[in-house]
Amino acid sequence: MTAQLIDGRACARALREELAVDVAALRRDGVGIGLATLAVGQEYGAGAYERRLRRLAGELDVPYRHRALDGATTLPEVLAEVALLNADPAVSGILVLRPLPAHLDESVVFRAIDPTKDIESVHPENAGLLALGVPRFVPSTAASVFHLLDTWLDSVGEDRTDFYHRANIVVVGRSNNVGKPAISLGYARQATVQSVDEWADRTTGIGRHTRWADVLVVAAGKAGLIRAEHVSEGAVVIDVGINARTGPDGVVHMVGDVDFASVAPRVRAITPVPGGVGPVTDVWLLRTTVTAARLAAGQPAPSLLEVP
Ligand SMILES: NC(=O)C1=CN([C@@H]2O[C@H](COP(=O)(O)OP(=O)(O)OC[C@H]3O[C@@H](n4cnc5c(N)ncnc54)[C@H](OP(=O)(O)O)[C@@H]3O)[C@@H](O)[C@H]2O)C=CC1
Ligand SMILES: Nc1nc(=O)c2c([nH]1)NC[C@@H]1CN(c3ccc(C(=O)N[C@@H](CCC(=O)O)C(=O)O)cc3)C=[N+]21
Repeated sequence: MTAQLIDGRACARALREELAVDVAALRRDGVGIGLATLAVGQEYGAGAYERRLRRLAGELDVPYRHRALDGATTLPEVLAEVALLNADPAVSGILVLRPLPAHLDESVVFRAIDPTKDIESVHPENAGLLALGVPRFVPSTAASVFHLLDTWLDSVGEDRTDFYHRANIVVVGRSNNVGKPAISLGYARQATVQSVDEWADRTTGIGRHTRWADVLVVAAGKAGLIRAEHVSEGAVVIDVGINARTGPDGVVHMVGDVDFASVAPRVRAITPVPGGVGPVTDVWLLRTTVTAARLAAGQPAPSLLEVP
């Protein structure tokens, strides 16, 4: 079987055109918009993402500000920064980049974000709404995973509803910002969903779970975790992982969690890294920022759940 390549860049281009129309409509209606990101310390993936967001916001003329705090910043100092962003009427959406340094409890930081500006749904109120199937904002990475799947299903002429009702979706990784939201979006599509974490890998191995997948979503942050023996023939594989790997030339490359070379020949469709989920995520985040701006202005905003 030769896998179809699910092209995240093409998907992102189409979304971006819609986003430009939404941003123009906001401006026409006199609704202000602004995105703020906050990072503490330095991490490869977070840096890559921040640069993408900065560029996209610049291209769309959306006011953007990034606050890069030193890795030794204390919790009260971080909370003070969040409070400034909460209070700033020019900021519609706040993204706190992960990971935070170990001395900072991310749940305390997330709880401090104004829920109406919490575009990644990390505040308990928004995480709860998402878990209940009635999200205010849909976290961008999980949303991008399902947007890619939905778009691919349309492109091959599969009925979305029928496909999801029959599908076993296995999600590797269950972090609060990627794995768990992806599980919620799988439930929202009335699929059968299984969650695999590191303990399965350390005990029985993850293969007996992942081979069960019609759709395998991998978000563990471990380069090469998924190899040919972990997937069934004909599965659809979505690789969320972003890992830095230094090549023999000394240059740092980005690789996913899936060993693409061995997995691709077995499966029906697969996302590459780079060029898969990543390029969709930043467009989605800006899209959610538009929603936050509309809601802040007391206007109705479209549901971004996109359940077929
Ligand atoms: N493409 C994109 O747009 C984005 C990519 N990412 C990338 O996705 C990856 C995951 O991100 P994130 O969820 O934030 O990471 P976290 O480190 O917060 O969570 C990783 C999850 O994977 C699980 N895990 C780790 N190792 C294994 C293993 N060997 N077998 C099974 N499960 C395992 C962990 O299990 P346990 O709970 O037991 O510890 C945990 O639940 C990273 O590479 C990140 O850079 C993130 C956001 C956006
Ligand atoms: N709160 C939070 N939310 C996140 O979503 C989040 C985060 N923290 N911390 C870091 C990770 C990592 N991440 C990336 C997303 C897209 C690309 C991306 O688009 N990469 C391009 C390649 C870009 C290049 O080649 O330089 C691609 O995959 O094709 C990269 C990295 C989001 N993350």
